[in-house]
Amino acid sequence: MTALLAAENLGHAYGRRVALGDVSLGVAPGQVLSILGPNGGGKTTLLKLLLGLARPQSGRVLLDGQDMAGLSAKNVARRLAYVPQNHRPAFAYAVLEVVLMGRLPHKPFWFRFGKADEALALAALERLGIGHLARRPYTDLSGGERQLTLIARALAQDAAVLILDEPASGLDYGAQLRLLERLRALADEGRAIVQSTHFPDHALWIGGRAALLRRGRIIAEGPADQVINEKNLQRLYDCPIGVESLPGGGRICAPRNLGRPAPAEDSAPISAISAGRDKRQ
Ligand SMILES: Nc1ncnc2c1ncn2[C@@H]1O[C@H](COP(=O)(O)OP(=O)(O)OP(=O)(O)O)[C@@H](O)[C@H]1O
Repeated sequence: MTALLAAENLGHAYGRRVALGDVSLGVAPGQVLSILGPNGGGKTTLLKLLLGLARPQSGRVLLDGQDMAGLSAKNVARRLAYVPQNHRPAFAYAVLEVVLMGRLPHKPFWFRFGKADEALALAALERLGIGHLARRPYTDLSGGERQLTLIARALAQDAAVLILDEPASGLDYGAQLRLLERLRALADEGRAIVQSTHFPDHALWIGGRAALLRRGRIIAEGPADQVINEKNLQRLYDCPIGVESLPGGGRICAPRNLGRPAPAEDSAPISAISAGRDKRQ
């Protein structure tokens, strides 16, 4: 399948600090690409380049086959929507107004939002199950409601590619699962979705592809259920993580050490330390 958004040999540095080196990947319509990696691995830098918010120092980003460097900001904004992490606006816009902002790239300089725009924005909110929030101030919403509002804004923008920076961060467990389901449904409608995430499970559950980014380099890229394995997770996060198959299908990550009794030599000093502390008190 042809990639709608692709990175070709991207490289980027901040001064002398190389944040990204020779990164190539792509996402096709109907696909989800999850970018995983440790803190400082280069995920945000990669998203910034994919969004055209920073120019790559080497390589290029292709949007529907065209070099993004040659496209106007408005042209990019019509096709590519961004859902940032922990978005906190300065003004208490109504939720509907925040979603309407997604229509801006489709408007001329002297625009006024019309009934059709409002209908589109309301439909996007309904689609995400938060139509009842339309008149509420955005600043009053919970983290999960804000995240859904921004996804609704991306839908109103009618962009073919959605880029989300850690969309599940700060959401409760149920909200995380519902968010993943909604993203999967949006991909199934033909959108290309790129998400960065700190949860390998999320990449497994949403399916599609995964790119593992460590020290600015892709160490593995491919179908999520193939590249998210014990060996790659150990290399990525520097700790032992198993990947177990579930009886009903699907896979789940499980830390190898947590929840297991500590070896005898480790447990002895803890009681000795607390005993010693008791004596000192
Ligand atoms: N504006 C900047 N100036 C200098 N160095 C930067 C800047 N932004 C990022 N870096 C460095 O580039 C590297 C990659 O950072 P980046 O933010 O892309 O990683 P990340 O994978 O998104 O990390 P996290 O998971 O912690 O958000 C890190 O070493 C970071 O310190």
